[in-house]
Amino acid sequence: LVVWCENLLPNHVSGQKQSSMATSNKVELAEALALGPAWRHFSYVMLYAPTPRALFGGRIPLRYAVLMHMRFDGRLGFPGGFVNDQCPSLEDGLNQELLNKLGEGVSTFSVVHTDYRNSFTDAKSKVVVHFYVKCLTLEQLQAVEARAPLAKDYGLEVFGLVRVPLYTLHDGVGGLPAFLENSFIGTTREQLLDALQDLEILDPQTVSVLKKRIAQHKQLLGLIGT
Ligand SMILES: O=c1[nH]cnc2c1ncn2[C@@H]1O[C@H](COP(=O)(O)OP(=O)(O)O)[C@@H](O)[C@H]1O
Repeated sequence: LVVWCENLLPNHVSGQKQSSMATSNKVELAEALALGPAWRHFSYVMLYAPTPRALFGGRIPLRYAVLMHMRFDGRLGFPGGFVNDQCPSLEDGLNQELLNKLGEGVSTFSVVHTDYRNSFTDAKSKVVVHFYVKCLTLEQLQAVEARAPLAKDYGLEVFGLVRVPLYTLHDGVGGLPAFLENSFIGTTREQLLDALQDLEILDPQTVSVLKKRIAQHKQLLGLIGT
């Protein structure tokens, strides 16, 4: 958590902060690690597990339980956070943040280097965001969900865990399209869709349709001035 009192700033300034990740650039890990002491590193992870369960008497298979969380600022994001200089590695920092944010349910696994996916820099705020994806068993994921309310940061930086609905209902909106209309921190929404496509949980055509829908939704919000 980096404290930032948006309500103390004129709207146009807080608006600039909001859009800063739009200028983020993908970087190789080695390049990111060589950036120097002025840069702050953050690590986040998408935890997911296959599930055999299905909605509505088996008509809609859930397929996977993918975890995100509701943050203190009312936005959705992935669990993780700031990696301080004392941490021996990005993964150690991430595992410590997971313990604080998700609680003891994370004790059955660790995020390791092979779970790494990509890094993005935001030159304006001198922030580097590292992203990981970790496959768990359903039992491990359920243990995380069960123990999250006992975590140190629960009710403070974390307001609750959510699963991402991966299907689209008959109305064409219910399920994932409606979920994506929420407010997300940084580039998390795109990160989610890219990861689901890479893992072949969603096919490229579905992801492309969803991305177009997000762009239209953003345009609409811009038009009504929110
Ligand atoms: O889940 C995420 N994926 C990618 N970037 C994120 C995620 N959560 C936060 N960020 C970005 O990381 C930076 C630090 O975020 P923030 O200040 O909210 O830290 P925190 O997550 O430790 O509370 C910001 O640039 C924010 O946009």
